[in-house]
Amino acid sequence: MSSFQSELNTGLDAVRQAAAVCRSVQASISADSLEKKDKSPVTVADFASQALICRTLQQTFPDDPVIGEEGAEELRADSGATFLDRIVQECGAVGVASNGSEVCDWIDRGGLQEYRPRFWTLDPIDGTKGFLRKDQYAISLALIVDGQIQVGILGCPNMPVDESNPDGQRGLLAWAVKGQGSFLQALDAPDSEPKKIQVTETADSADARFCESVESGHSSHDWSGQIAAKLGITREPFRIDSQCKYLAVAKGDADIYLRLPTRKGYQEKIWDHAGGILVVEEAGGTVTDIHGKPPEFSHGPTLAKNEGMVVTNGRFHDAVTSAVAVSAPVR
Ligand SMILES: Nc1ncnc2c1ncn2[C@@H]1O[C@H](COP(=O)(O)O)[C@@H](OP(=O)(O)O)[C@H]1O
Ligand SMILES: [Mg+2]
Ligand SMILES: [Mg+2]
Ligand SMILES: [Mg+2]
Repeated sequence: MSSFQSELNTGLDAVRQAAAVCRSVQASISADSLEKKDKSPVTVADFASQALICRTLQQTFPDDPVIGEEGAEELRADSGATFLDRIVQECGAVGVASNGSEVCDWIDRGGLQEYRPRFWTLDPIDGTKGFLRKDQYAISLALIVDGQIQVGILGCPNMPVDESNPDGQRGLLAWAVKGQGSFLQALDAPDSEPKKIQVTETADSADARFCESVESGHSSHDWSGQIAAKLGITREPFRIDSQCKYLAVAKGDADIYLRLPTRKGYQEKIWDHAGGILVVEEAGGTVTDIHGKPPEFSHGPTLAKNEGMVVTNGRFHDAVTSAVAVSAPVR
């Protein structure tokens, strides 16, 4: 078997199962979320997705630690009991019978806090705000070995299968193994032939279409407007939640993804990037932080040595990071 095939196949199965849970919860959602300590929302689906993926990883790779976004502390408290019951129910609905303490243990398998030579990183729902709006979100899973992303997987349950038919079938699954290219498949067609994906060939940055977060609190829209002006970009930004932005660049729906810090000191989380980065790089694109530095996955849960992120099709990356630098607001 070629390298990391078993990790890839296990990861793909885990992400497909998590996607089923997310879809089931999203179909029934009624503005139902808890507020985390940092004031961000978390839903039954975030927890169920992390539980199911950590469970599968534990079965196949019992020695691999996981740095996941969520933790079960609040669910273990009495006040979390009703929420926990619903997570158990949702896991049952996709065929995984369990109880509350088992579910909490699976979630807390994602609790690694420091660097290890081999670990997984998981964002069980990236773009929870998009998920709550019934918009785009992603399930992002990556394997990191010696600081290098070796496997990256993005489940995007709401992305149109055919971008020219946004009201048609939805759900994409993208993945990459380092050195082996990036591939795409309809989420609901696991036996279909995977399609190799490539970034665009747009050579002039003025012709570029860039994507950015819907949430101006996550990435500065003012700053990206300045950068677009510097680069001569006239097309409207493509605003879309989650690591679906990485997929948009990898499959050629956009040429650039900008993630621009809204305040000094925010450290990007590794799970918000790892899966997406490899999918873009293996599709031929380039990813650095806003200073042109490669992202460093050897400092635990955050990209402590990086700031923001710049993703391009690789044709004009330096021009974009230069435009980012010259238009940087005083922070
Ligand atoms: N001030 C901030 N700057 C950058 N990213 C932030 C942020 N506050 C929250 N985020 C991250 O933005 C992610 C969503 O990205 P996007 O806006 O591109 O959809 C969130 O992931 P979760 O939704 O997994 O919590 C969260 O980790
Ligand atoms: Mg979150
Ligand atoms: Mg996230
Ligand atoms: Mg998340």
